[in-house]
Amino acid sequence: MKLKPNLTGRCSVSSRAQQPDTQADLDLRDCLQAQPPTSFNMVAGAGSGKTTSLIKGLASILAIHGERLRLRRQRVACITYTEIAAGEIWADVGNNPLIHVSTIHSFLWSIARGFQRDIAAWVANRIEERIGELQQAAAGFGPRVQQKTRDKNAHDIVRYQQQSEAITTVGSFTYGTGSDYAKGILGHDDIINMSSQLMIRRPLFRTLVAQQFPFVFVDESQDTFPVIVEALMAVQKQEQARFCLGFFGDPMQRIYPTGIGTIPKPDDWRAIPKPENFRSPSAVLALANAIRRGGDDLVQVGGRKQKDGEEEVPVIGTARLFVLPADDHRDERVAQVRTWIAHANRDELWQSDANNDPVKMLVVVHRMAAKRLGFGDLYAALNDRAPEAFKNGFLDATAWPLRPLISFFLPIAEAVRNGRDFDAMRLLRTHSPLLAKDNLKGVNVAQRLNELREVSNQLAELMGPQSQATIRDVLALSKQHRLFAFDPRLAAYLEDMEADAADEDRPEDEEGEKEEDTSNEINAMAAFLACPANQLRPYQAYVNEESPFSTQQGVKGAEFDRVLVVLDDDEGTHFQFSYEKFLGLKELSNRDKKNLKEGVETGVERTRRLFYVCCTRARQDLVVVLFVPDPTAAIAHIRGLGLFPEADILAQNALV
Ligand SMILES: Nc1ncnc2c1ncn2[C@@H]1O[C@H](COP(=O)(O)OP(=O)(O)OP(=O)(O)O)[C@@H](O)[C@H]1O
Repeated sequence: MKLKPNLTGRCSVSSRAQQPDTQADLDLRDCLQAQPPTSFNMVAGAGSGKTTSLIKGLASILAIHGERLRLRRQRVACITYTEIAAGEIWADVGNNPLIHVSTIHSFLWSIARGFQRDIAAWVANRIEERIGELQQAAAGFGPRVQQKTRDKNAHDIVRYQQQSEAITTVGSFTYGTGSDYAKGILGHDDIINMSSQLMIRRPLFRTLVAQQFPFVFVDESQDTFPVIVEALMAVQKQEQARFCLGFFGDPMQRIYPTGIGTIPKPDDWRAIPKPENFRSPSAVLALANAIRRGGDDLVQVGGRKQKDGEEEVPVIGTARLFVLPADDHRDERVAQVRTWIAHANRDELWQSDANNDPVKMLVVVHRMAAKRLGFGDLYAALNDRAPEAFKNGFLDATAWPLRPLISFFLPIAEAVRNGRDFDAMRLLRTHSPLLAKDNLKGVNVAQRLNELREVSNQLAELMGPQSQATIRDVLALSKQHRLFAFDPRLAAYLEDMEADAADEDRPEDEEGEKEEDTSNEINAMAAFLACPANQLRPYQAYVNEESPFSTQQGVKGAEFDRVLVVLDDDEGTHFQFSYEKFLGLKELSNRDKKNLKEGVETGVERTRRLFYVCCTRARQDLVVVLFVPDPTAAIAHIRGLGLFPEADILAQNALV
């Protein structure tokens, strides 16, 4: 099987279904051909070929049950984390229509959309719940709560009360990017909550799921919402022989805080282990096992092999750690490391230019990438003192303030600037209420199109690379012309909020963790709306993996020949992660100790997982660069940890 690195150095595989079978593949086939099929849970480390096993499993179902499924008009559901992964897996099973590969949201909506009465009842209940929560919050406001927080609370209550009336006229609910109940639109979170509740509470709904999809596979199960796991398990428990459920995952690779991690295994399910590793060279595999040692007891064996004549021999590869001073010369130091590695590995590609970089740079701390790529303000707005939902949604552009900008404003501005009229028109048709059928009745269409062209041109200018305009300017222009139907949460900020500067004197606990209340959101939104609009493009390039830096989400499931991981607590604001604590270079805080005692997850475990995911992307050579205030002390300590061989822990003096 040939792996072809693409422009980003990422490797792709032509078809995973043809890989040789492992014991896990045979066990999985046993489960699928048993009468009735047995539900299962495959847990295996990075590079063990879980996705490969999943594809083989899908192929087995087609071979064993395909004819029967076709006659009964049933399908196999395969749930993946992203649309990209869904596309890749579907291509790997020959785009077979019996297999429905999709994200969890599309899967749930495809079943729930028919239950309009239940959806309407759920929405009405949800609005009442929100009003109740807001009223409760207001009742608990102490003297330190600012007036703008109180105002926002009062506005939100009125908004929900209006929605409560408006939904009585909604004919049918649809699924959109941001929820707007009054218009009958449900957002991503609504789909998860509503559908899982239907599944957990309604036996009929469970039967319907099993009738339509007698086999359901879930990839990357560690990042699945616990409520979804509970809902799918409820279907299995009720339908038994009529429903085969299978999870594929690795608790050590959980990236999202909302993920379940370990899937509970009922007694009659089969646990399928898969100890092999097919990706990592020996040096990286030793590191991966060592990182895991302190976390769980999963050990991988094997490692990547390559042909040497007739024989298959292990690839040795390299895994080195550079411990360097955290000062103002970090960029130069990273460049020096690359030069050093190029010589040591006799591999010129380590010194390539940044535009088409064959080295995958994983900056676990995103501020570094943000500053270098030119979206530092945007990063700060949605991360420093921002609500958790903004921080997490920033990593993959799903935070609600960002969504309309990334899905509509940025693409239309670019389409207009590049003269792609067709694309601009398509975006307007999809997103603008001005072109909605109902709003065109009795309107002079030619005149409407002219107006739209005019506003789109202004938008393109406001969002151009040289423009000084802010995100607020862009959204205000759109609001003035009713160009876009804003998510009510965003609309509320465009109506109510003054462009006031972020408030400086809010309490902060010992972790730097900010009080998680409405004022976080208000201040983050003020900073966000004041950001230069031209920072959105480099941000989008980063999230889309078009820059030399990568996000953790972006490298999920991917592999690269050369990987450089930069660890730098100093540039980070994500208090959830700390390399210095993970490596024992910094004391655990009182909060960490308390969490440990109470069995609550600490930043150390989160950091271990992140480090594991990053290092295990390398197929050949890995370099980790750790920036710390005192490299000499750090090196002395890290030598005792058994992560890297002593000779591969290097300091600044190796570089000169
Ligand atoms: N049975 C096999 N024999 C040889 N190579 C294999 C086999 N299974 C998988 N591989 C190769 O191992 C690599 C990792 O496979 P895959 O991406 O399926 O692993 P994964 O467990 O899903 O990884 P991760 O958990 O890190 O996302 C790929 O390059 C794949 O082609």
